[in-house]
Amino acid sequence: MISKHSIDLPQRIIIGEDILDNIGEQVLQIFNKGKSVLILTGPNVYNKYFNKVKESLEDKGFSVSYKIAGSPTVDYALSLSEEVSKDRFDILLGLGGGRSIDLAKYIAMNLEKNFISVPTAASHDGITSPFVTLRGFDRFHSKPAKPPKLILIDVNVILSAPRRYNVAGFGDLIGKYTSVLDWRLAHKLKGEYYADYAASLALMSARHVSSYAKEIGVGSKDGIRVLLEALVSSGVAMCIAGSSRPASGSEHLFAHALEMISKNPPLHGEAVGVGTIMMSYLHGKDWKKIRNLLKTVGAPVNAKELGVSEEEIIQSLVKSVSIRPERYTILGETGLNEKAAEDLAKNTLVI
Ligand SMILES: NC(=O)C1=CN([C@@H]2O[C@H](COP(=O)(O)OP(=O)(O)OC[C@H]3O[C@@H](n4cnc5c(N)ncnc54)[C@H](OP(=O)(O)O)[C@@H]3O)[C@@H](O)[C@H]2O)C=CC1
Ligand SMILES: O=C(CO)COP(=O)(O)O
Ligand SMILES: [Zn+2]
Repeated sequence: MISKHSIDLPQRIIIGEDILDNIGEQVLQIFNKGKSVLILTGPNVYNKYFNKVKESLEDKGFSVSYKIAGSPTVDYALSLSEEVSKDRFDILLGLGGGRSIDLAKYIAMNLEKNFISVPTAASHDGITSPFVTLRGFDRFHSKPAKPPKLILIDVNVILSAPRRYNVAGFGDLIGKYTSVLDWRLAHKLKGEYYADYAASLALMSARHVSSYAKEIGVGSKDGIRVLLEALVSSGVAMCIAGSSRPASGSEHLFAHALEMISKNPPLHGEAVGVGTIMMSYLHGKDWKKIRNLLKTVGAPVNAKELGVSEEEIIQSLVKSVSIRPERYTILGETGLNEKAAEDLAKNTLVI
């Protein structure tokens, strides 16, 4: 018998130019006039885009308020959720990078509000995903949430974002080469549920951006469109799988650990990219190919380029296995000791 499995997908995804100028019109096609919208955004994005979004929404009869998002920790998400629960609003709109989108997604789920995702950088695949990644005291939590009802992506906004953010999105996607290998391994060794379609979709997003690495690196319109479509598809793969398994394996465990350990953490996708080099090596795959792809787009490939110390890389590798113990990966049950971690980082030219 096939077990019951429900798949929640976004209702509408629009990728186009000048979406932000007409955001009120796009929202009106899905939601009634008169609704109130709470925008969750970061300080940089607020300065660049908030007024434009507010005016366009107000023009179409929506009322608008906003909050500036803090760090994506479990404690902060809970306290922000509690704080805004006293406000009157119908729709939560996450405007910005992965942090603002995740926090908006979390609160929308908690308070049973509608959620709209408006990314301003192609830096991560949480744009579409039905999960929120929150940092706990000594581990990470992937909390189930609802995927956004509406996703609005303005290609011109993404093109004008600092190049580093879009390059990080490439790193998040290249991670699917190892996350899918980890998932297959967990299926074979631990009998974990494995969905070939979702895995293939995630893998396809990595392959697709790999063949457009040069275009993504120079930030051409074609390259950025491919990158965005792949990020959306990877999020859909998570919707279909009902977990972040197709999109997050050992490379993500390393990235999450580095984010916790480092004094000056790199972007999520940058850390995932370097994690993918090292985990490909452990899987016996062509790690040099991953490294070359990252170099082609101009993404960091070593500790120096990530802006972290060699010791932080080693300690993050050692810590990786404890970040999410229930998720079996190439790191096995006990992970790497310091000597093995150092050898791995040296052998793959990360340190
Ligand atoms: N739920 C999921 O499935 C997933 C969640 N994630 C999560 O997403 C987060 C990482 O997202 P990421 O985007 O890398 O990091 P952030 O959200 O921290 O954004 C990085 C920086 O980019 C800035 N920024 C974004 N857009 C623009 C723009 N157009 N112009 C100028 N600056 C801009 C932000 O500004 P500002 O300070 O204004 O925000 C911020 O300073 C992590 O918390 C990660 O765990 C990642 C993948 C999947
Ligand atoms: O970052 C993600 C996928 O790219 C989400 O995965 P996590 O489950 O590791 O938070
Ligand atoms: Zn990721």
